[in-house]
Amino acid sequence: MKEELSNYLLKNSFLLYPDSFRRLKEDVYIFVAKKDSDKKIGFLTNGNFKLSSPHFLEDKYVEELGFYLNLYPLTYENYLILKDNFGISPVTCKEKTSFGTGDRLGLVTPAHIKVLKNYDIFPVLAQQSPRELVKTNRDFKDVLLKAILGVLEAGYAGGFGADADHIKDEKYLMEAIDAGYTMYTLDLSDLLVKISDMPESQLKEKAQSLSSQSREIIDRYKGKKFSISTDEDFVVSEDELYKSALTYEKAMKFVEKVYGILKDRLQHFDLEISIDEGEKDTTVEDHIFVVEYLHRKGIDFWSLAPKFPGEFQKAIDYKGDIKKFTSELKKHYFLTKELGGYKLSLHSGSDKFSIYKIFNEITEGNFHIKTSGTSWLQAISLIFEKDKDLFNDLYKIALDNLEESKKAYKVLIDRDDFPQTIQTEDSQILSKPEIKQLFHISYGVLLDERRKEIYEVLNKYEEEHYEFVSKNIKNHLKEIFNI
Ligand SMILES: O=C(O)[C@@H](O)[C@@H](O)[C@H](O)C(=O)CO
Repeated sequence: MKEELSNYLLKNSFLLYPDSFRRLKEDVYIFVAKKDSDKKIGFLTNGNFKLSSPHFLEDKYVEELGFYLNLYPLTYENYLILKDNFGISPVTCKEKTSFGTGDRLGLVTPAHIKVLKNYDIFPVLAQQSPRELVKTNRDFKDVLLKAILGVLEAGYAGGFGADADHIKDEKYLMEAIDAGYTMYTLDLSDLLVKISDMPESQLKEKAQSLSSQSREIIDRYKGKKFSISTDEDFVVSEDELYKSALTYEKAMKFVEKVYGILKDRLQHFDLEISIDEGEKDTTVEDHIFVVEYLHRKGIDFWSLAPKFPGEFQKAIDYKGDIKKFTSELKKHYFLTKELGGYKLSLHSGSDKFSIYKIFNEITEGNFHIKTSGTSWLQAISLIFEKDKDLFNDLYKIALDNLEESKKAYKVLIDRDDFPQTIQTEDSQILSKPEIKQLFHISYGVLLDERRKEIYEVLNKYEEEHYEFVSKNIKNHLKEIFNI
């Protein structure tokens, strides 16, 4: 029947995505088809099931197929019908290993699935931060819809998550709840109290006003010795615990508030606490304080993203002392087992090839890794290959707007690192770290100025675009799992 459907659609100028065709229930089949770059979800039914208007190829009984045929746009309204009738929607994670693939352009979920479905991991396919939403001019609903469309196009019937990443305020929290996200990543970086410049006397004075719960945590853990193994241990410092309490107590109130809102509105959700974009590395005392504080308040969270030693700059490999990273990771992982109920999460997880294996080994596969920019960079690679004029244009725009783009991301690149024009005959040019970082952070201005042209190339060469993205995600997973 797939072949007959494909032929029939072709006659009507629609191209069927063959993997998408599947049976949802007795006499209801779903598929995805496109005309030019416009994708529709299609149904073959015996007339018993419909989505909302507007329809395309509406309610047509097709003799040669023996079914009614309908094609619809995937609007949010239609998604809700799919959700209610067939459970097509994101879910919370039950697996120990999970992997996030942000798709800034909303085009490549099928390419992500193609690789992720072969691993024993839970994929978080809809994942964007407000920072990304603003720069790409999208919203949480659009991100979810594009991920769902990708899920349908790939014919994927497994579970997947939707992560409202880097939530810092109630506005975006509410939008993500409304859209039906299943994972909420609270970014506490703006709420952390900066104490590094405070003199001792001021620290002491501030310590007087700590809450009784914070004091209890300090009393309970100060001087406590933890043995990671027979020859590795660490002792919790009272001074450091005070510093942790002073730094994090205010942010804990925000988590309490958000948790209350989530509990009120949702039955199930995965909550991630992200402290990785703060100014200092997360100490074991910080880790203990945050987790204990939240646990004592009855806040059940799913993952913690600490700031590990070294640099996790966007789009490039880990920079730093791998031995130190390993030793701190061991302590943090040990604490997750000791304090219980959550796993470690690695942010800026794109292209961190030199530490993936260690991360997987030490955490025994209990982890979440987030990637996003790395898939956007594949779009740039494709444009580099297919349309040098557009690429040169994008390079110039990115350079002209570098200072503005740098405001949102911590990267170590300067205008002086770049030539005025780029050597497009050098096929290795895009693997240069500074070029990767430049494009990684410039997506906002590039979409503002050349959205139409960018999408045109990506739609025209969709298959190759998917190939680039799959290969890149496969390289990540191969390194993590060694298979
Ligand atoms: O760019 C963003 O805002 C996000 O994609 C990232 O910060 C995300 O949390 C991440 O770490 C992806 O690598």
